[in-house]
Amino acid sequence: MQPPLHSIKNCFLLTSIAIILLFILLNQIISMDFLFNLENIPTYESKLPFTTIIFVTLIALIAGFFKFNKVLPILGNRFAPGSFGTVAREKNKRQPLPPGPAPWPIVGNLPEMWRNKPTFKWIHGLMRELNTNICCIRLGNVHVIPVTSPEIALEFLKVNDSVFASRPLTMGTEYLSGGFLSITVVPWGQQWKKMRKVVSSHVLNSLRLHSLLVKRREEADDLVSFVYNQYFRNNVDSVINVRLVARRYCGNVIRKIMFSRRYFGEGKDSGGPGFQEEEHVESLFIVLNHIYSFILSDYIPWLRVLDLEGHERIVSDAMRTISKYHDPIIDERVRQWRCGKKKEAEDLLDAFISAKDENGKPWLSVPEIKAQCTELMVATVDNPSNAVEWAIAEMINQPDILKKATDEIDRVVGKGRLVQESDIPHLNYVKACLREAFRIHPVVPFNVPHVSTCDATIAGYFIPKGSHVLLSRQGLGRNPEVWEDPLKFKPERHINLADHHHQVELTEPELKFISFSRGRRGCMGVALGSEMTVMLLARLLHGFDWSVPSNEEKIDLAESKSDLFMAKPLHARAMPRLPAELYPA
Ligand code: HEM
Repeated sequence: MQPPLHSIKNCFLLTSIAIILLFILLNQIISMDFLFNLENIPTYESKLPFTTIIFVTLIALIAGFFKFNKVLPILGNRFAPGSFGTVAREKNKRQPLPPGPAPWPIVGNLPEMWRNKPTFKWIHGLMRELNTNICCIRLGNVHVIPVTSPEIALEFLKVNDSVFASRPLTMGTEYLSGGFLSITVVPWGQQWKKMRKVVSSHVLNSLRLHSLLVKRREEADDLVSFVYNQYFRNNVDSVINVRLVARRYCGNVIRKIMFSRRYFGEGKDSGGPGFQEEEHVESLFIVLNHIYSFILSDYIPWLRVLDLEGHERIVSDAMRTISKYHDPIIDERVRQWRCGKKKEAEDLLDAFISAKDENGKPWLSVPEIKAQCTELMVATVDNPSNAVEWAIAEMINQPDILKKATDEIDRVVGKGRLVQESDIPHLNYVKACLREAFRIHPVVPFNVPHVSTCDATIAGYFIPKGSHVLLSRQGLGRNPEVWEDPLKFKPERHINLADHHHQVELTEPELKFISFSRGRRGCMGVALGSEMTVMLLARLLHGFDWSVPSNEEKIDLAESKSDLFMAKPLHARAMPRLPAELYPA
């Protein structure tokens, strides 16, 4: 029987350390001077020089680190299921941990993670190598459990939802949540419960969303007129930057319903986002891309002071930019409410400020309001804009799908008015296109991590308390055991032909892919998120004929090397297709 990998590694490290200690002892230099006064290290000729000892130490460790890794496969069983859980298993007679790479003592698989960027590709590669839908990777002391099968995902978020309802503490989430004051990234506990209660009962309820319909319609109209004006400006080829258009719309909607304003500054003459709005949305995306970015200090917290990857500086700069725009508005509005100048809630910010607890006192502090506003902004801009950019790109390359979706909108809406939110229930094919975009092209590789609050058994594996469960948005949506021809953009797979009354929704409670997820930590913005996403796509398809720019043959569907966005922002030709008077001035 082969020895478990972890004990071989331990053995090697211990031997290295023993050799080093032997050297030191032989040379009689283990003294307080040696330990604390490096400049006065004895250098008698009878002793090996200090530098030699350091050199030997380093060589031993480096050799142990890299070479041994190569030798190990010869020993076989490198990725044997539960190999590194052997000790725990033997001691506790528990089920095995899910399969995964053998961890080094103390640091776990952090060295491999550090060497293999981007981390999500390394993780998915490992899972393919292991041929598994659940895996266990030890990062520092944390068991990270990626999952790519809907059945197992449901075991986590349906059967054992209450156990996996916490979140990890990371550098990025601490910044985003103003010190864990908000909802999404906050661990299970009183603060999360309070914020979720306030937001569901006072801020994102259906009555409030209905009262904000006019503001959303203004932005949907502005979307169409912005593209229409671009068409006239760029007359030559009428090529539109769809990413800019989509992100601009999402930014405008959330600024409008949160703060009752489209622009922080003056905007641009073209109607486009001004410098301030571009900087605002860019900062939201920077924060989003860094909150769970597998940095070393998220697993070995004392490394945070070193900021080895430079992420802390990036996130703190982005948060400073966001606060620069949000804080003056929030502070002024709080003042207006406190001095009685404002009495009626007109937007989400008013709803936050006017929420009262059972004693009639303001329910939220100003730092809580600020943190929650930022978090909802981040939650709103990313998914809809990314899904629509990818959907249009895929549809341009398959004109029959584009035509089918446009025909559906023409049938439901006609050509005498613009699409409205009330049309959404009838736009099943458009929604099926968006489901395909969420399935194949999620905005980020993993769902927001779930953390277990006690030991559990999932799919026959032991999942220790404190594990970080990462449902893979990419792995679930592209799982060939679940989806036939998984990389093909095929909206028909979401339409139930047998049931004519079947309503297509963007939610996916069976977790065959992740859109809004489910359970206690499921998305709180399903209604708003769905409305924004469908309106964005439907208005763009109804208002314009989309095609490949004249100098290209097909839209390049390559993904970025470091994330899941399109490698290049989508640029496509847009030709108005409705009577001119329908395009809002
Ligand atoms: C198409 C748009 C959206 C998509 C696809 C989406 C998706 C998600 C996902 C996948 C989660 C994590 C669920 C989990 O941990 O299992 C989440 C959480 C959340 N979302 Fe959304 N979201 C969208 C829009 C919105 C909007 C518009 C808002 C509010 C304005 C919002 C508010 C939240 C909140 C507060 C949470 C955290 C829930 C918690 O941790 O308790 N989302 N969303």
